[in-house]
Amino acid sequence: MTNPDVLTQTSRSFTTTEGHRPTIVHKRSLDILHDPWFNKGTAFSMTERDRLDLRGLLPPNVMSPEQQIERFMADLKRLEVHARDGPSDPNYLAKWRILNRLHDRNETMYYKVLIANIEEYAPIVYTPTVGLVCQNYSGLFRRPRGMYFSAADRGEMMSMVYNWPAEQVDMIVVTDGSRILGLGDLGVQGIGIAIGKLDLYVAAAGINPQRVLPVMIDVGTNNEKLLKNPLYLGLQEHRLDGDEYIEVIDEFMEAVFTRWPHVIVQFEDFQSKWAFKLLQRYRNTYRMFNDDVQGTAGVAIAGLLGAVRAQGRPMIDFPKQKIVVAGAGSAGIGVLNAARKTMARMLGNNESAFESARSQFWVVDAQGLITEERPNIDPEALPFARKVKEASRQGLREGASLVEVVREVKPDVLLGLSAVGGLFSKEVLEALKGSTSTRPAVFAMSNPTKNAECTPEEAFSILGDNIIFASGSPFKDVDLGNGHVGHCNQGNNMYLFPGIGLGTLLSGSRIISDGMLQAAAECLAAYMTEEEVLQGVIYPSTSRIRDITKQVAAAVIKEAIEEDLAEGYREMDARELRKLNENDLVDYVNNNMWSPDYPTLVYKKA
Ligand SMILES: NC(=O)c1ccc[n+]([C@@H]2O[C@H](COP(=O)([O-])OP(=O)(O)OC[C@H]3O[C@@H](n4cnc5c(N)ncnc54)[C@H](O)[C@@H]3O)[C@@H](O)[C@H]2O)c1
Ligand SMILES: O=C(O)C[C@H](O)C(=O)O
Ligand SMILES: [Mg+2]
Repeated sequence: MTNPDVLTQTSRSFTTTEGHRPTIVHKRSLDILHDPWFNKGTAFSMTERDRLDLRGLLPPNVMSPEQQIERFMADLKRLEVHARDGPSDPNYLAKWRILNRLHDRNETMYYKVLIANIEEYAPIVYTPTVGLVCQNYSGLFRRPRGMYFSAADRGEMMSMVYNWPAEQVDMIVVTDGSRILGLGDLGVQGIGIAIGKLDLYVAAAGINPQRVLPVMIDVGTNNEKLLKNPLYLGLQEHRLDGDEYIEVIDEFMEAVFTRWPHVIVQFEDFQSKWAFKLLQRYRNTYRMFNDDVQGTAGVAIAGLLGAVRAQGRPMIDFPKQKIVVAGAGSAGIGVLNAARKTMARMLGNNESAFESARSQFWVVDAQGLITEERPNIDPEALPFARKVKEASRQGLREGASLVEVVREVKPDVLLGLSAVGGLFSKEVLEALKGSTSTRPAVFAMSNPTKNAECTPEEAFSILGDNIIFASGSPFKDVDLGNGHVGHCNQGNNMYLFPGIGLGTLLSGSRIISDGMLQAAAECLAAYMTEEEVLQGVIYPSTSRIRDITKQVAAAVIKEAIEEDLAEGYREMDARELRKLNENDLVDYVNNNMWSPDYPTLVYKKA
């Protein structure tokens, strides 16, 4: 990793206004070539080679950044000769390795490649391949990236946090590895998901890569295979629980906010049991959010509103939609709460609107339909438990199967966040044929690919081309054979979390309010044109992620200003922020996004 003393420089600038200033470095020669933050490889000009004692350490041909990328891509593309489709393809991991090695050598070039080819490489550095990477992390680990805090570090975290070389950190993504995508407890290997999320923070939100920090809190694992594997890199003991667990997370939060009071912490892939509790514990004191609960909720709301518009109906018809949700974990409950609130707002925003919105949802978990009869019902799911009488009037009962529920309810939307691949079986999809909607929607949102509740082929082939389809992991559009194409939307929280983080950073809001999250979701919903939604396109393509992120960030800042939460960022204080109109806000965001361009390097003694 990088030497701390080089990081005093700040001019690899976060604002483009400073973009042409040189970057001062306090190292030379091989030390520069081995530092991914400053290395330019063959792109060092001859004058820079002289200035930095690099002459003779590189082959003589000076390459342009474009030529560098061409050479790299030629190597990477060689893998495509035998490439098949699908995340289990060994080529996916091979591509990840090649990209990861580039990340280790030359960060600027890595992000240049990633941003220019985001549609192609997001599925490698992020979902679904990142799942495979986490599963194999103990074998894949070469150079460290990020920080590890373990149960064995109790009492030490406040000083440990100063081991990180960067003076300033804007974004932390932290996981405890307890529920990585739909793959369960992967222990310390879950660090891969924090790295993948932060890659999107850099690529989509233009957060400076020197200011991101992936964190793994290793409190043990309950994965028996990992506990027995002598090559496993994490603590080989069962997970801490109860107060002991909370104490570790508390200590971590205190440490990082002491060193970097303005940092934003994104909680990622914590098992539901802790996801809600930690969110409630920290959200009013720290700048933090839970991506699986809150990011997913916003993305789902945007998609659900898109599905209403795709029926040729106005968004305010949303409260009439009947929605069956399979999965009542952190993601499912997050979506249910947000959807209910959105409906209630549209119905008048009062107590009775909130109450009546609840009857639009049917929730099915591993034990079937949740009703008030469920013994030991999870308090988070309780508000969505169907009343027993009401259920029996519909021919349903506690524990009714998903297929029974779909058959009886005839929903407009079937949404899966169950982590069970194939849950939307032929029988379930056949039952959805009875939907009373003119255009039923299927959201198979579980990740990675093999955990999707169904594939788009299965949905379109059974339900016909008139449906709306979205999945959490990317799938290709389906050729329906009649000249029509079944569009596969990617309903993934990647369309929101980068903008939520960037908007929070640039507003200087002390917390992340429900209003800011709602503004982000509404911005994503409004991003799609009427023409697009009528064609079944309810989410943008990944190639537009940098643009959508900019808009989302501007919407988040606007809401923070309106709620009087914005305290400003750098020279843009709260008063200046308030003077900006909507266009100015987008420009402000744009001007503060980092781009992967090599700065001129100048050596100075430390
Ligand atoms: N697309 C996205 O942006 C996105 C965001 C967050 C989570 N996810 C995915 O959602 C999935 C769930 O995440 P989570 O944090 O809520 O997990 P979780 O483990 O907390 O919850 C899973 C839920 O599914 C239920 N379930 C299990 N088997 C079922 C079955 N046969 N029928 C119906 N329900 C069943 C469980 O009872 C539980 O309520 C994961 O695969 C994750 O990758 C996707
Ligand atoms: O990581 C993703 O792709 C989405 C989501 O955060 C998940 O946990 O599945
Ligand atoms: Mg997640």
